[in-house]
Amino acid sequence: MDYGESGPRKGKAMDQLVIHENAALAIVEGVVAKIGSHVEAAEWTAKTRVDCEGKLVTPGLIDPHTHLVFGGSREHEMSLKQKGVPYLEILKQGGGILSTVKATRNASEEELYQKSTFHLTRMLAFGVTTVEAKSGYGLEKETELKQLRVANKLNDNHPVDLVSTFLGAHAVPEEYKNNPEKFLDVMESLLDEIKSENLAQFVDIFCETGVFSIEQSRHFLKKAKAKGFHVKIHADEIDPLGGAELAAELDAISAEHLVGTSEEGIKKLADAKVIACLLPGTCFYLGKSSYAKARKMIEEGVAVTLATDFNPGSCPTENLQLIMTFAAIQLKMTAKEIWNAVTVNAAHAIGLGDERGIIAPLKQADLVLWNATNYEYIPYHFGVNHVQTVIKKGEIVYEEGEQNGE
Ligand SMILES: O=C(O)CC1=NCN=C1
Ligand SMILES: [Zn+2]
Repeated sequence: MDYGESGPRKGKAMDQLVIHENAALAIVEGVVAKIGSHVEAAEWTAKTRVDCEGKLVTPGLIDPHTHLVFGGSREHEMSLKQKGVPYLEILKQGGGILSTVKATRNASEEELYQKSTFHLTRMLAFGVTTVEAKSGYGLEKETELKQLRVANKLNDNHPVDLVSTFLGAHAVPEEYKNNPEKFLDVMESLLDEIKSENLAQFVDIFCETGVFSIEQSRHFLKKAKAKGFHVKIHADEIDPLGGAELAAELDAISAEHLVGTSEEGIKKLADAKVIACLLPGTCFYLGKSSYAKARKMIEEGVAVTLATDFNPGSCPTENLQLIMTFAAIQLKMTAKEIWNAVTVNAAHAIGLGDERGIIAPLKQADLVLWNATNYEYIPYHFGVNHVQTVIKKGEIVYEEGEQNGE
């Protein structure tokens, strides 16, 4: 994907932020109209004034990789993880994703909508103003479309904006365990309807040992591209199959996880301008000792973004602020790199980089007012919520102390 000079931040530009001291923002009809000094602002006429004295104000956080819409939960897997049962072994035994598939198939659309609203409002409370939500817990037409409809209904009704990704190729369901190719054909047959009803902007696949091979992933994502979708790929999360190289070959908008990606694969991501979406919370939660090579990616000129990977199995947290700390400690990203990763680069990873992700005239006025005086403080002080106020399209949509957006 080539974005031109206004694209995602990469290389040395990842370690640069535009910081306005003692500034004031004028917002008109949901977009930033002007950035001035607080002295100038005294002369501005305003319907509403928000006092930001001594506070950090940033773009709203953007979470570009979540599995937001799902039924049930998987706390019972914690004891298996503690005994050292690998993630892929739990899946092979019919647990993991497949246990969430059972719960999601059994949940009504309204139940999924209510449950996802709860999680999405918690994300809002953590300062997140735009979210990518994947399907992938249906693995059959009715439930995959149900999940996508829930994500689109949330986008229509909830203050947080959502983009939607079809991840029907998330795992092979029991009924197709001896014929994964046939299963992928069934998922492929949904693409026309998903496109015509605009139920998803992206298509993704879990390219992993015991799930979908490089060849299966290439075939499926090429079909999705031919139908006009931008593609993403869960790549090299556990085993280094070469998902990053495939993402570069297919000109994917982003490649996600990338824990095992080779140096050759990193170079190919840089050359193809594929955004690397790193998920350090998943490595933490799976008890992994190795994390994605973020420093090498940044040095090679790959645009890096960060996400929670919120899902009931490998990373059950809505807290993108905590992921910022993991990025500092485990990925060795600087505070400035982290802030670009959770704002402007995240916006580009979900196709919204032209309209949001930075504070600048004509950009959407999605903002967070923090209980902090500087940008370094948020990744530094972890495990708490630093949000004071969230502003979405110029309107206050959350203030600290509210219980889940009430
Ligand atoms: O385990 C899950 O439910 C989500 C996941 N998909 C691929 N990796 C993690
Ligand atoms: Zn994921």
